[in-house]
Amino acid sequence: MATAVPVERDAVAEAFPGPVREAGLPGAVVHRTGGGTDVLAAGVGPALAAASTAAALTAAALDGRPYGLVVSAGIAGGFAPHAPLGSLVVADEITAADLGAETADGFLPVTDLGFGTVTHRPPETLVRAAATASGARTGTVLTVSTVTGTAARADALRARHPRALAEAMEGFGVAEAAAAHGVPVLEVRAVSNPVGPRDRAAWRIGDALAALTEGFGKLAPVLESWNRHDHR
Ligand SMILES: O=C(O)c1cccc(C(=O)CC[C@H]2O[C@@H](n3cnc4c(=O)[nH]cnc43)[C@H](O)[C@@H]2O)c1
Repeated sequence: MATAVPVERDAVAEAFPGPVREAGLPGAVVHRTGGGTDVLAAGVGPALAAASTAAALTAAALDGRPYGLVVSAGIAGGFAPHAPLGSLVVADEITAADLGAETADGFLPVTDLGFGTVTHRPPETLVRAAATASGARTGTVLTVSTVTGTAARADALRARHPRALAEAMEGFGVAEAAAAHGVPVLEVRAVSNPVGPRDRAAWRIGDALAALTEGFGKLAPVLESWNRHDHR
């Protein structure tokens, strides 16, 4: 599991039983839960999240115990009315929303420029199982490098990504690292604030962290069973 910051890591780790052991790796510090699930505070933003996740994946592979699944997890902004505060979202698409070029005719994704990818799709069966177990909504989760702070920007994102339920800052970076290692990815987000005009008084970070712990309590058996069976 790759979260951005330590409070998210601890909220996720709380859902997995047993003591947590810290393992320092080159480029990442992993918290190893009793059940064998590793949780990592990978940093804020797609670049640091990708670098830290790649470090953990490489260390595990060199240690002869490669990961079978990578999960990007944490709090997020939710697009009203589909993703209210405190709700849980599982991504069926993880999309980099601002990776591309601005033109006089609008935004062009990097794929239209002939490079790379802008969307990773988690395995459908895993998305379905995770949503059923946790009661989460499924849809696109956007990755942005700049938190949306105006209604105009929120509307532009909605117009470009009508299936978007949430935006956060790490999913696409985590997914790129997982893809480079040939490992499937999932993104799970708890909504802490609405996407739109900046209003720090509207944040419900405590509620979102509690929703993350509750959600992962329900997801843990699904993720562990996915890991036990080789889906690669
Ligand atoms: O200062 C602000 O206006 C502001 C508004 C929302 C979030 C932030 C953060 O610095 C948190 C970034 C952190 O949390 C995730 N996150 C949570 N809400 C959002 C959001 O609406 N848009 C993008 N990211 C969000 C994100 O994944 C980061 O890890 C500041």
